[in-house]
Amino acid sequence: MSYALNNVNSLRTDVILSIWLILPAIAIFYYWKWSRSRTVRLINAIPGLKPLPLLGNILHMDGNHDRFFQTMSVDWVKKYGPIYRVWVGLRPFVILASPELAQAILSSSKNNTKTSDYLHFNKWLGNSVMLSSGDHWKNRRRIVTPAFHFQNYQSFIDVFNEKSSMCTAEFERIIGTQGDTEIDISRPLNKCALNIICETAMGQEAKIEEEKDVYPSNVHRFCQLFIERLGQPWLANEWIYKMSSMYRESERCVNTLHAFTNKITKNRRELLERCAKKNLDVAQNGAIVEEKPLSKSRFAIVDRLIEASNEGADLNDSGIREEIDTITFAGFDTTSTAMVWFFFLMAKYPEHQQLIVNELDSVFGDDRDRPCTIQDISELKYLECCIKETLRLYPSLPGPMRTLTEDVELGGYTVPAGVTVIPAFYGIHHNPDVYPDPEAFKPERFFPENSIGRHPYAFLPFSAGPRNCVGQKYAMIELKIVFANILRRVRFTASDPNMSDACRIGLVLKPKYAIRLTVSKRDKND
Ligand code: HEM
Repeated sequence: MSYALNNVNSLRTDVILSIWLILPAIAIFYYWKWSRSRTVRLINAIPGLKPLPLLGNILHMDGNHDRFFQTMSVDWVKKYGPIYRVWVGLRPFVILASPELAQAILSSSKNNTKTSDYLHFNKWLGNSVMLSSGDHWKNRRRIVTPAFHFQNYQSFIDVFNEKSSMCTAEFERIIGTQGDTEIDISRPLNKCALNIICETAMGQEAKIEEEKDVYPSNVHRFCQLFIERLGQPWLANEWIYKMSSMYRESERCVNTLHAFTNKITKNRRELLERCAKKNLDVAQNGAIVEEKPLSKSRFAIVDRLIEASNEGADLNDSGIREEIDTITFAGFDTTSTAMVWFFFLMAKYPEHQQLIVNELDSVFGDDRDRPCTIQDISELKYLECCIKETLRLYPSLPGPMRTLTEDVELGGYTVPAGVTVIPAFYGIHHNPDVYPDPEAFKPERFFPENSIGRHPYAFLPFSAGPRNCVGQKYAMIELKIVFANILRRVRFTASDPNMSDACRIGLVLKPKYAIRLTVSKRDKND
């Protein structure tokens, strides 16, 4: 009996030992085979840092470092050229930092498929225009685009004026109670951008004060989780990811974000139905004001989607929610971040702030209350150059990720199908061959006479090609109106002109440290 038991035990030990020896042997064999595959050979022909076995270049990429973006997009471009590769574990990324290389990808109708990493966003944004590809994307893009038609801009402009005046009043209230004072400018600007997008997209602003914090903080956390997941390649597997605490946290964020848009769109639908029944008009902040046809009311993007759906477009209720969530996200985080960087630069370069104020005085005289009109917007040319220079230095989206659907020749290298390429907007905008003295704030780069001959893919804050930003014009007008209204009444100064411009690693290029600026009232004769 004991002899038989010993035999069983020794057999079990042998089996376990064999598994321990065979499994690594199989893994080594596959790794050896993979390292000789065509994809790996082609990728390693592209210049880049020497990868470590299994880890690739993970140890070279310090996401906590203040110069992370400069290292990836400037230092390595200088060292390896405008096309280089990095390995994150066993996954290669090919970075493209010249206008010509970016054009090869962005102008192609074939290689505009988003990488599977963006699936992280599906839970929240579904299969919306921003995430989908192929015919589904074409259909959604066709439905969403008319919402940004010229005829809807007067409604948008009214909202931009109204909400930025509220934001100015908030700065003035702070100055009124605390005198000239240093504040973190992101909170009032976040609130302004959120009010604008909620009202233009869904016809209602976020009413309750705490909702205004809940939405940005959940958007922020959800995007952070996306980056954290990207840095842990094993979590790319949905099955493993679903067992992680990160998954549970992202579910909580999504539920909160859905509840937010559900509530506001539901209110809008009910209001539209009530008004349609009584043939009343919907005016500011959802109040029913006077009897006139619904068509004359202030337009909201959701109305266009509901209309398209009623006219038989392939868009049901959850499709409408997906697009509204997407537009709210795309239109909020990008613009609020651009606002923060703009005032950061205004405080850092007061001479440019003064030039903008001079321009505002020449357009508005000493009227600091008049809302901006379409005519004013076209006259604010120096302000426009400053906005463009802000977006050049700090493009809200530093670079999208695309999966190649076929082999592509890029810069003399064959990049194989299936690989992730990143047209690096930040890298192109900071490339000295494209923009001499790239770290300097020089709005005059965008004067018409200085833009002659610039490559059409040299300035990419809104991307380019068939998948460019649908809200580009909306965003530029929004930023102009917000800045024109605030800068007519408030001055921004920095106690430390050398304050850090370190960027936080993330989907949207945000400042790593809070931007604290002194706000003061602009005098009549300033
Ligand atoms: C400063 C503000 C903005 C910047 C810098 C910006 C930038 C971008 C960029 C770079 C893309 C391409 C993303 C990619 O290829 O992965 C994009 C796409 C998009 N943007 Fe914007 N955006 C801004 C504001 C807005 C606004 C205000 C809206 C809507 C109200 C909007 C709606 C969209 C949508 C729906 C897409 C997806 C288009 C598609 O895939 O076909 N964006 N944006």
